Amino acid sequence: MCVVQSILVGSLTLMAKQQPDVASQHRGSLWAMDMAPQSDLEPLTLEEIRSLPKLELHAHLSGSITQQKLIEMLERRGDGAAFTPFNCKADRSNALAKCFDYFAKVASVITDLDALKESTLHVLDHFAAERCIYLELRTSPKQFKVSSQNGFDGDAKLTSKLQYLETVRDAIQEFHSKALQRFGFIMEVRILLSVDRGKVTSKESALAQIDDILEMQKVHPDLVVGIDVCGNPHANTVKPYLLPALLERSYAFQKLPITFHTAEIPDDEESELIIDSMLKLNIRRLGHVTYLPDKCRRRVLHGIFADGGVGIEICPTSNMITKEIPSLDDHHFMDWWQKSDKILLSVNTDDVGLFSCDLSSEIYDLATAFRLSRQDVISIQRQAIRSAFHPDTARLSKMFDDMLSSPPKLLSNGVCLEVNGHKRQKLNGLGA
Ligand SMILES: CNc1ncnc2c1ncn2[C@@H]1O[C@H](COP(=O)(O)O)[C@@H](O)[C@H]1O
Repeated sequence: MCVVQSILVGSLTLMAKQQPDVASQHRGSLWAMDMAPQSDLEPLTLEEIRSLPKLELHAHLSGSITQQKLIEMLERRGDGAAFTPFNCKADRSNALAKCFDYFAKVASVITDLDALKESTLHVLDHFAAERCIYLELRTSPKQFKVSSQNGFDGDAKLTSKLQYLETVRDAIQEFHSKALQRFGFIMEVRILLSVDRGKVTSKESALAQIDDILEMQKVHPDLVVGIDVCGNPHANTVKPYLLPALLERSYAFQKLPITFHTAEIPDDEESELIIDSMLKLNIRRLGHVTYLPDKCRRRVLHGIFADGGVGIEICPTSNMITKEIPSLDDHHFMDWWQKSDKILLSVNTDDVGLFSCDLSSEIYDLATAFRLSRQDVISIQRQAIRSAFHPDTARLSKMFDDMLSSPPKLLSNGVCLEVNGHKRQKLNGLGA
């Protein structure tokens, strides 16, 4: 840096520090502001964030189907069933109960493998249009009734969980066949199979879910890169059934890491048990950690694994709504941000359809609330790469750097016209 530049950066930094409103608002990134180039001092716009390459590590397939898509699919079915769109942010009472009502509604629309494929393609398009370079999509495999139109009586015939996974794989392959032409890059996609705590009723039923997943992973080891533990946090099944069942299969997780929805509601005992089990179960990431007790947080900040950090999956809107806090200013992000080099943060959507959000808007809202700079946002994406379960994170890193150094061409209204020299076609309502 030349003398003039360093004087300029130095005086800008000093000015910012002398103005209490700027300095105090810039809670998240004083360090970054000191180190940042001049342009980094400007607040990031939503379109700048849209144009950055990003990763999504915490997205549930069913919850990521937009409300508009559900309405479209229902209308096409034409059996009179309707769906009234809603905005979670408008009324936050009984938030968690409403979330799980939404998943039930989605399940009433996605009732066969064709609908699953169509909705998966829709979700993949959505994330690619967000310039997401790596999507780690999670879902709990389901079985669908086979209708009589398909040549069966419709009695007890069900599709298999493996068919569910393979339909998702088919959608990914179809998406990939046109991704370069449509988006200018090929979004990498891997699957986490979810254990649903809400469906566990005994240790045996927990083992049944786990064993199904392990079987499917054996068939598709390149596609399924980890396990997610999710579901209604009010289902009190983790301590009595799920953890004992997971511990019984702990050998399997050394090569198949776990991410665990943790402390979505206040439950200190459960949180402690999960943290206690992290090493044994190879729980490499924690989802939400909204109500994680300080004692547990200190242990995680101190470090759990000798060979890497713990991924903390932040989902800003989801966390704000489920915690019923009025704004992101009170989000627990600052409990983690720049507090320890053992923490690998990621910013995610959780459920795009349910929370009416997208990846860029989640990062933008967080960046605005905590005055994060461009470098801060990029640093979080690099942490996400390091916590991804993808087998080749070096490849993701290279892809990220390549896309960072060749930003997409934007029209004056922020619409992305061209990526890496490839023209993009318009997608419904996504402006891409
Ligand atoms: C609000 N935060 C959350 N907390 C806990 N579990 C959640 C969740 N959001 C989604 N899920 C889990 O994901 C399933 C839907 O996707 P799939 O049908 O598996 O693709 C839900 O049924 C729930 O078990």
